[in-house]
Amino acid sequence: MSGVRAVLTDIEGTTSSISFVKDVLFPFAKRNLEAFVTAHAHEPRVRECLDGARALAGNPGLSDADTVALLRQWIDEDKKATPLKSIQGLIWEQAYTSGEVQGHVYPDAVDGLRAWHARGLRLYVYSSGSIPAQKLIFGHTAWGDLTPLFSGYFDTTTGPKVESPSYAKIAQAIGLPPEQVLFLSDSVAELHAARSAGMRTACLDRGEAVIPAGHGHPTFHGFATLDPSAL
Ligand SMILES: CSCCC(=O)C(=O)COP(=O)(O)O
Ligand SMILES: [Mg+2]
Repeated sequence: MSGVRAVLTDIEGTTSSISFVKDVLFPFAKRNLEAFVTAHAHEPRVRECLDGARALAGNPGLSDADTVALLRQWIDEDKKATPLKSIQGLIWEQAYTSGEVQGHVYPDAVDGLRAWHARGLRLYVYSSGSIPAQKLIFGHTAWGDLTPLFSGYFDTTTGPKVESPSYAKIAQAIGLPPEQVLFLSDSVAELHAARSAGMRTACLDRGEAVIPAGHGHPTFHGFATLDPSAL
C-alpha cells in the first residue's frame, strides 16, 4: 500500500473548537443576517444565496424577509445547506476583517499542520463551511495567516460530507489515489464515508462532542500524537 501524501481536514471539532463555531460564528451570522440582507440584497452573490434557500425550501415565492427568517431557523438547526453556508461566509467576512472575531485553531493543530507541510505533505480542507469561510478562519488566527499551508479547499458544492462519492471527487480533484489521502474529522458519519471511498481516516476526539464508541477509526485527542505517515 502506498503512503499518505495528502491530509484532508475537517474544521469544526477537528482543527477548531465546536464552541467557537456554535457560540461565536453562528450567533454573529444570526444577529447580522437581516441587516446584511437589507444592505446587500441587490448584489448577485447575495441574491444567489437567497434564491438558493427558497429553492431548497421548495418555495420560490418566499419574500426576502421570510427567507431571512428561514435562514435564521436553519442556523438554529445547524443545517448544512449550501445557500446558508454561503451567506454565513459573506457575513463573517465583516467579523474577521474588522477584528471583531479571530479564527480559532487549536495550537496543536497549528503545530501539526506546519510540521506536515514542512515535511512535504499536501494539506486540504473539507468543511461544510463555504470555501470563503474556510479561508477566513485560517486567514485570521492568533498565529497570523495560515492559508499558505493549504493546497486547496472543498465545501458542500463538491457534495455532502456524509456521502462517499464526495471523497472520490476530492481525490480525483487533487490528483491522488484515495488511499494516499488521510481524512481527519470528529464526525463518524464523515469518516465512514471517506473510508468507503478508499481514504485513510483518523478520528479527532477533543472531548467537546460525544463520539460513539466502536466506530473503528484510529482516534486521537489532538494533532500532537497524530503522524499521518504512520496511518
Ligand atoms: C469554516 S468555519 C464554519 C464551519 C461551519 O459553518 C460548519 O458548519 C462546520 O462544519 P465542519 O464541516 O467544519 O464540521
Ligand atoms: Mg466537524
